[in-house]
Amino acid sequence: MTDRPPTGPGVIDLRGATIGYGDVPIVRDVDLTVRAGEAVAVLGSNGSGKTTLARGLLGLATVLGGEVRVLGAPVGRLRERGRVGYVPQRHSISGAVPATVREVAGVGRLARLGLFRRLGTTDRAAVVDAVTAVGLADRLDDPVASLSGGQQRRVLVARALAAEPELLIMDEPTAGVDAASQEALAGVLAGISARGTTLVVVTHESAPLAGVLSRAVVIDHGRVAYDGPLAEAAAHDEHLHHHPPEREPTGYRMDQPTVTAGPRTDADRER
Ligand SMILES: Nc1ncnc2c1ncn2[C@@H]1O[C@H](COP(=O)(O)OP(=O)(O)OP(=O)(O)O)[C@@H](O)[C@H]1O
Repeated sequence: MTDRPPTGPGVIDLRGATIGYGDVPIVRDVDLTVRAGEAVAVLGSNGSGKTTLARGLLGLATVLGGEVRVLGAPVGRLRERGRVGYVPQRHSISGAVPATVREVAGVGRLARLGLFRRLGTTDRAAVVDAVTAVGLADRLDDPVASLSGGQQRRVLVARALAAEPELLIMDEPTAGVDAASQEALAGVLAGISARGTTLVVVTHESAPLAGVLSRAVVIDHGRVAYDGPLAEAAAHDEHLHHHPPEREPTGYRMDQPTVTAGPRTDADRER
């Protein structure tokens, strides 16, 4: 809270927001304002509701109560979809997609185009810039299926960046990515944050992005347990790991490291 700039438009505004699936509330009674240009980590134990909160901002989970506004519009009503970028929590792109890196990143750019959905010169340049930003310029025309899992994660980041979103929401962008790629990603995010893009990053491990993310929101059992400087969030987050998830969320890997886990194994590194 102390970290929050006093002025500026609210890019995200939650008022008494309850978000869930079907009629089951997961995130409860959340008040949260994120202003333009902020870089926010969403922390918390497994199953606390971090992903549900992120999905609620995207209209992918149900707002069961209160208000959720994104870029000034009630969630789901924003007309220009490309203004919000999303890197979902998953580790790779389906092997069944016979697309190149350029094509997958191009899909992200299409999100901001109108009815005719054709990439122009500026769009194609933005796609190349996005792929370059994630360090894969030399793989532009390679099939995504030929890339490692960590590289595929970076393609998903490029796909989001290609739309040049005002708000970028990322779910566990560093999970399963090797240290060098994490550093590269931190550099990419620092760059787009410096250009004014608002960042919301759901993560178990804020350390790799500690230089980029300044504010932390810790979720505990669906409620905001802490909101303040990231540097002071560790104590609040650490004890939360003692609460086991009620059940494993879809796509969650048993070997996924947490903030409190020891050094990663080779299996956790880029693949
Ligand atoms: N699609 C879904 N339908 C119903 N319940 C779900 C769904 N996705 C998640 N949940 C439940 O919502 C709760 C919170 O899950 P969520 O994925 O938001 O937590 P999280 O904090 O992101 O956890 P993790 O860090 O393990 O990914 C869990 O109890 C989970 O079982």
